[in-house]
Amino acid sequence: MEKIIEVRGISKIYEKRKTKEKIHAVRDVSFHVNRGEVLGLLGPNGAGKTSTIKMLCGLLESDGGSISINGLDICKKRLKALEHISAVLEGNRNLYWRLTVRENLEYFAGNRGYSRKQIADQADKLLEQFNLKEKENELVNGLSRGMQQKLAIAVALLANTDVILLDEPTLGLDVEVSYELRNILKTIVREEKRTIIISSHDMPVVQELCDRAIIINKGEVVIDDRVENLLKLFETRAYSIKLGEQLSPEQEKKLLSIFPLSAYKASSHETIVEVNLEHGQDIYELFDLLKEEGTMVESIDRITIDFEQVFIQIVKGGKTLEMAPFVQC
Ligand SMILES: Nc1ncnc2c1ncn2[C@@H]1O[C@H](COP(=O)(O)OP(=O)(O)OP(=O)(O)O)[C@@H](O)[C@H]1O
Repeated sequence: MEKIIEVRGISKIYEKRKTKEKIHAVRDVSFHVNRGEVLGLLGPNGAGKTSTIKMLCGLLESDGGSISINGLDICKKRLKALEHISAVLEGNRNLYWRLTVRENLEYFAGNRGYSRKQIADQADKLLEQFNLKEKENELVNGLSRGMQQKLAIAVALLANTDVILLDEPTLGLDVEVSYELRNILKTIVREEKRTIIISSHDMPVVQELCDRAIIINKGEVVIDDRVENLLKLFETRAYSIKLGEQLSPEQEKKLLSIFPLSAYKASSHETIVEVNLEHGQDIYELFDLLKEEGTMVESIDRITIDFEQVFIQIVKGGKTLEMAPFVQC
């Protein structure tokens, strides 16, 4: 696989102005991005994501290490290297606010040296793709935050660079627009095979769009793996079982002693037992236990985990998924 970005041992140290205290925001971070890959860059607040992203797109100089884009060292061949990356940074949308949506698209397409026909075609395609057709003649400064964000991403795509960097693309957008943008990006990823780096706190975005995730914590890379592998790593053998009646106190005691990580939710209308089977344990052991007293099982579901839970566990430094405590409500 061709490595389009190679980051080797970059660091960033800030110095507080008054106290001269040094803040090691990024420590010896290395990773690569393959051509055509969608990479998620994640981490809790203050982890060092923004500093890393700013170094990647040349807005910040690293204190040591190197970054190359398409084989070009960002320090030695700065302008040439940066030609291969376009970025939509959080809170900084590179748009002309007094031009309309279409005029912005046409202006940036024109910058690429397209013919008049190609410019119009490109603008039409992106207006369609980003669901902006109805707004094409509106000025950017009158658009909602979500519309501006969609246009900013459309403009970044127009640049046709090897790499697109999207910093928190859904931050501050309402649920509906965020969902729409996620679907638009999903189509682009599927159809155009672009290399995209997404920094995000929005875990459905990561789970649905990214091939690989790098999690940074306290300035260091703590995990770098395919999203599917991370989900598998934390896959549980957990089941949610709906019962026809409440458990007797003896069953409850027995259940807890055999399956220590169970949750038991009993209310007037339903009784649900959640168990996390340990190595070698079998779901049939549980059925036997219930059968002893003739307890009816109404349904059984495997509990699936999402990327949000994976992220929280990794940042907390855990290796297995924590289950809810045994509660009776
Ligand atoms: N210009 C600066 N001067 C001093 N410290 C800074 C500066 N910029 C960032 N920091 C500090 O460096 C650390 C990493 O910050 P950074 O913004 O890279 O993290 P982040 O992962 O992007 O966080 P968030 O998700 O909150 O944006 C933090 O402790 C932050 O306070």
